[in-house]
Amino acid sequence: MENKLYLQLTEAVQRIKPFDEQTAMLAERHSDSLTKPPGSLGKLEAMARQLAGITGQLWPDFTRKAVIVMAGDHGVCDEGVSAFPQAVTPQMVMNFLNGGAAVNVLARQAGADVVCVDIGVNADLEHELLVSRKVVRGTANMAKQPAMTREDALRAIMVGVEVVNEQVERGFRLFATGEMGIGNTTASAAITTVLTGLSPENSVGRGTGINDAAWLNKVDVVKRAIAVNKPDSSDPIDVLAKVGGAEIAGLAGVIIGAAANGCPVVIDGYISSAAALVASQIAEETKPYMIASHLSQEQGHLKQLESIGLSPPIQLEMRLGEGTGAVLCFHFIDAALHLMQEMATFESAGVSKG
Ligand SMILES: Cc1cc2ncn([C@H]3O[C@H](COP(=O)(O)O)[C@@H](O)[C@H]3O)c2cc1C
Ligand SMILES: O=C(O)c1cccnc1
Repeated sequence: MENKLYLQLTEAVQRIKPFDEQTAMLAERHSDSLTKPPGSLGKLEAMARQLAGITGQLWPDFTRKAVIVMAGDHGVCDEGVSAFPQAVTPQMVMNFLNGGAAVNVLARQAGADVVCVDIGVNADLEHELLVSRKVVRGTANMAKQPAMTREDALRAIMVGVEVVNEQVERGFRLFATGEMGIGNTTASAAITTVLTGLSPENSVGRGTGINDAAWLNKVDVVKRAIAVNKPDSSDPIDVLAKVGGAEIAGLAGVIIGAAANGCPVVIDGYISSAAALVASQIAEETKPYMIASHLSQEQGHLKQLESIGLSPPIQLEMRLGEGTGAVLCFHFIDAALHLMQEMATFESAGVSKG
């Protein structure tokens, strides 16, 4: 089974096309012909260039866009790492499905769908809008044993790839990553420490808002999880299985799936960026398909993004997750494409070039 899953993952990675430098160059040239000093629209110009290189089109149509919210529980909550109880994970899933969470409000404003996936929640959930793809009923406590088996990690990655395939089939062409899982900033910190070399003191943040004593305990939990499981830093799937989570694995799959389908994927905050680190180390080819959104308040986020080579355009002092920062970035993507299509050129407007 593990071999079959690995083969499926390899097939998805092999579908990823190289970045189209030629179309990206055309976009850059067009951008330079518009009535503004070259480069003066900063990251909006870089975005338009990147979108052209990803899609092979100067003005790709992103009418249909979605944030994929992967939800899973974490056994490491037994160690007192979050300010909230685990029961909040299924409760928030119902909130997403009923349209009342922050990400729902922001997605409605941005004209995006919210696709909520139960990939590892420790509760039985039913709702007509829920995508039920449970791989585990919560992970095991990584401070004592591996969070998941390697097979479950691979299975969760493939759920992410398949969810994107299904949405592409329905006409969606632009994706954002989102998640829900009490305790998942602990797993994300452990992944970040192993994959970037950042110390737990610098990768562990306040998550849902823990106090100083709880933060010290969380640092210790991350150290113990790494000491007990000895994840192999050269094997991102081993890291995911031992100190990750089902929703983080699923999001790594969403990123690989988006790249395999030639679609850009906007990366949200700390947890999504842990998934992005994993995806980039499973398949470097995914990197050009990733668009950073905001810089989270969670310490360690900048290091994650820098390790991938991403630079976030937004800084709003947010620390929520769910995909909220990534969905806000949809507005910037819209803005970048409208500028490309609607601005006059120096020639058409009769403006003198410098
Ligand atoms: C009501 C509520 C809504 C949320 N939406 C996202 N998160 C965020 O907080 C959790 C991670 O923080 P920690 O590791 O400290 O548990 C994740 O579920 C994340 O998405 C939420 C947290 C709460 C409490
Ligand atoms: O940056 C994030 O994604 C984040 C930070 C704190 C809590 N939950 C999510």
